[in-house]
Parts: sequence; C-alpha cells; structure tokens
Amino acid sequence: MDQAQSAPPRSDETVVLRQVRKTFGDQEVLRGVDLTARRAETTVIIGGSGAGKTTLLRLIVALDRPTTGDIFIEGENIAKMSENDLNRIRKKFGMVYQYAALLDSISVFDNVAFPLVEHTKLPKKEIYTRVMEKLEILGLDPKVVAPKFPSELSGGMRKRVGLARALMLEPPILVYDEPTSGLDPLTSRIVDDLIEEMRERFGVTSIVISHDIASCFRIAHQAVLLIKGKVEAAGTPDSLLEGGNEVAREFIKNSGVDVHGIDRVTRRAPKR
Ligand SMILES: Nc1ncnc2c1ncn2[C@@H]1O[C@H](COP(=O)(O)OP(=O)(O)OP(=O)(O)O)[C@@H](O)[C@H]1O
Repeated sequence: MDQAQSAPPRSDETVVLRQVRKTFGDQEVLRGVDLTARRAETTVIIGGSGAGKTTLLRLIVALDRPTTGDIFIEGENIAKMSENDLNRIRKKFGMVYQYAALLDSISVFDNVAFPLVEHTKLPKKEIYTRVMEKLEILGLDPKVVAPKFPSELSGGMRKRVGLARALMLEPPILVYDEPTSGLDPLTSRIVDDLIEEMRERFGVTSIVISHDIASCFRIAHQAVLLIKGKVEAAGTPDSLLEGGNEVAREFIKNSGVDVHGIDRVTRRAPKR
C-alpha cells in the first residue's frame, strides 16, 4: 500500500473507499473498489446491471460490511465498527429511493415526520413545525400537501416529499438510488435540479446511483464507472467521454444519449 492509500482521508473527503471487496458465497461482487466522494460535490456511480452498484451503496450507508478493505465516513473507518457505532454513522445518511418509496397508507405529513418520530424525542408541536418547514423549503404548499396521501401527488411532487423526509435529520450525506428511474424526461430534469439545489443550499455531499447518462452529465462533479465490481474509470463526465479509457467512452456512447447538448453542473464550481 502506498502512502496516499494508508494516509487518513482529508477533511473534504466525506466518503472514502479503499480496496473494498465484497463476496457472497463464492461470488466476488466487489473486487477492490477505490472511491472518494468529496464534500458538497455530487458523485454519480454508473454501470451496467449486476456491476455491484447496489452492493456498493449498502456498504457505504453501513447496511452491510465489506469482506475486506476500508470505508471512511467523515474520517471514521467503519469497516470493523461495533453495531452501536454503526447506528450513529447511519444517521449521517439521508436515503432517497427509487419512486420515492413513500408509505402509501399514511399521509404526506406522517411520511415526512417519520424520521423525527423514530429517532428523536421532540414534542409533537416541534415536529409539526419542522415538517411544515421542510415541505415549504422543497417548494410544496405545506397546508395543501401535508394531509394528502402519496398516491394523490404527481411523480415530481412525490420525489420532493421523499427528499423532505431524507432531509429531516439534516444529514451531511444524501444517497440517491436510481432517482430518475421510470420518470419521464421532464420530471427527470426536475429531480436533477432538486439534487443540485439540495447540494447548493445545504452543502450536502451527494452520492447517486444511476442508469441515466443524461442525468449523470447534468449533475455529476464526478462520475464513477463500475464494471464487474471494479472502478473502470472516474472523473468528470467529460473526462470519461473524452479521456483515454475506451471502455468508458463506449459505455457512454452505447447509452445512445447525445451528451453534447446537456447543461453540466460542473461548470459551476462547488462551494467549499
Ligand atoms: N445478498 C446477496 N446475496 C447473494 N448475492 C448477492 C447479494 N446481493 C447482491 N448479490 C449479487 O451481486 C451481484 C451484483 O448485484 P447488485 O445488485 O449490487 O448490482 P447492481 O449494479 O446494483 O445491478 P442493477 O443495476 O441491476 O440493480 C449480482 O450478481 C447479485 O446477484
């Protein structure tokens, strides 16, 4: 291991993976992954089906442990942490799932209040204030939306509600699992704008798993291409498109997306 590999992560390196391997039975799903997600930047992990993206995400948010290797979250190595300490680490992440994953049988208010009810002992009045505030911040009319059920909202509104819920405990890291999957192009753009807005407003570090190359080009400061459990290439989307890695160039080309006309967030320097 060279010096950079054994040195502790820098303070702006929010999530750092070093030589992470994960094996299920005799199948090695992650085969020595190195990855760094920097503070207040958006890192998008792309790759084909079965490349190991979901497995990687579960390790990052401490829902599972690596077979070998190190994972640092805000400077703390979580690879061999006790279950108690892992619970503390898990609270650093807000999760935004595919299709927002709201509970359909309860109101929007109860969905958004859920993390506060579960993880805090705040009085009801305070919970009410915080939920209504968050809905408003996310551009929803709280009085109208709070009593509704998720099924009464549009796809874009449900994503906003999902984000409000993910932000409730004010986590420093937001993790999005296929946030634009199954959405029409217009709603996908709205979700991309939201991801960027959350990053700018709250300075959160964002990690996005995506099949959506257009979205990757719009929002990623860093794109990480995962192929068969290994990082094939990492860098700005443009550097993957124009760089020397043929696999990365082909992967983007084969998506069929005309990436040249897309507005890239990376033109704006991230706030530090
Ligand atoms: N708990 C598990 N037990 C056994 N095998 C698993 C487990 N979780 C994942 N795998 C295997 O790991 C491989 C990678 O799966 P993973 O879901 O991480 O890929 P992915 O890149 O997210 O794919 P997709 O884009 O299709 O969701 C698959 O072959 C899967 O069967």
